[in-house]
Amino acid sequence: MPHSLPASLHLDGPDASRVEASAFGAHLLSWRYRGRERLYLSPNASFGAGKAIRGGVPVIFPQFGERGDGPRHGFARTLTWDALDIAGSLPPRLAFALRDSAETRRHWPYPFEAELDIEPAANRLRIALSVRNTGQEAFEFSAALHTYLRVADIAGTLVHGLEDRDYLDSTQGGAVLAASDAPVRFEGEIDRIYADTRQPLRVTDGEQLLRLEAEGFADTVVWNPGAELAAGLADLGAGEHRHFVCVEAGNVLSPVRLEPGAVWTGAQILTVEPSAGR
Ligand SMILES: O=P(O)(O)OC[C@H]1O[C@H](O)[C@H](O)[C@@H](O)[C@@H]1O
Repeated sequence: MPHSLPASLHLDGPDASRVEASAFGAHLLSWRYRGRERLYLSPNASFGAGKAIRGGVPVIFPQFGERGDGPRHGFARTLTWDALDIAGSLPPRLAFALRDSAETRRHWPYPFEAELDIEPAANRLRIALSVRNTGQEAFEFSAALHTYLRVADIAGTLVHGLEDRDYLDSTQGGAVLAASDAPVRFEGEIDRIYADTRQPLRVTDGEQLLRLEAEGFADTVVWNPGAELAAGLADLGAGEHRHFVCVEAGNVLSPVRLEPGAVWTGAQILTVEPSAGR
């Protein structure tokens, strides 16, 4: 990992699979399968107070984007979580926990416990976020796994499975646009929220076929900044937009409501399809 990133933990799995994650943000930085990197991490990524890592899988909680009064995309991605000592657990996983603190309560007044579990199993990776309400009153939150998928070239990348869905176009102030009847393709900036997308999605780039499934997350966000925006982001840089697409599993449009003592879990499952697996 570059020096500008925090120390990471790793876990090796079958078929030359390996995950690396940092306690800063409970941030998954790398997923390799057959020795090949499947996630995108910006070469210009950095981290620090209030500064999230660009790439990998940022954990978005308890608000998405600017849809709330707290820090953009929530505080979870810029706080240091506890790495849980679960050596020997089955299935093998990396796990991190975050509890409310003076810092979180400054932005969001509720007591909670969150856990992020990262379970690599060769060509399959499950990332699960759980939130428990440890307080005396119900609360609402949004959450997402902001997954940066590495692609051969964004120009040849397609996202399949959203063809029949209307979407909110965040590049047009959240205007609702009609289903396109075609896979999502990337010419310039794409920033869309699709509601209620439970079927598996597929991402193709001419080299790899990746299946994406979600549990507990109703929405899908698809984002690529395009050339102009990427060049203007200090932690991305000119041309970097070509190497990734974000396909995010989230509860963005309808927050999750959690009663005292209740637990919610949302997961994203990534599978390199064997037929195309490289
Ligand atoms: O730059 P960030 O705060 O990490 O946000 C990166 C992106 O996240 C999501 O995908 C949003 O839909 C985009 O509007 C946003 O630009």
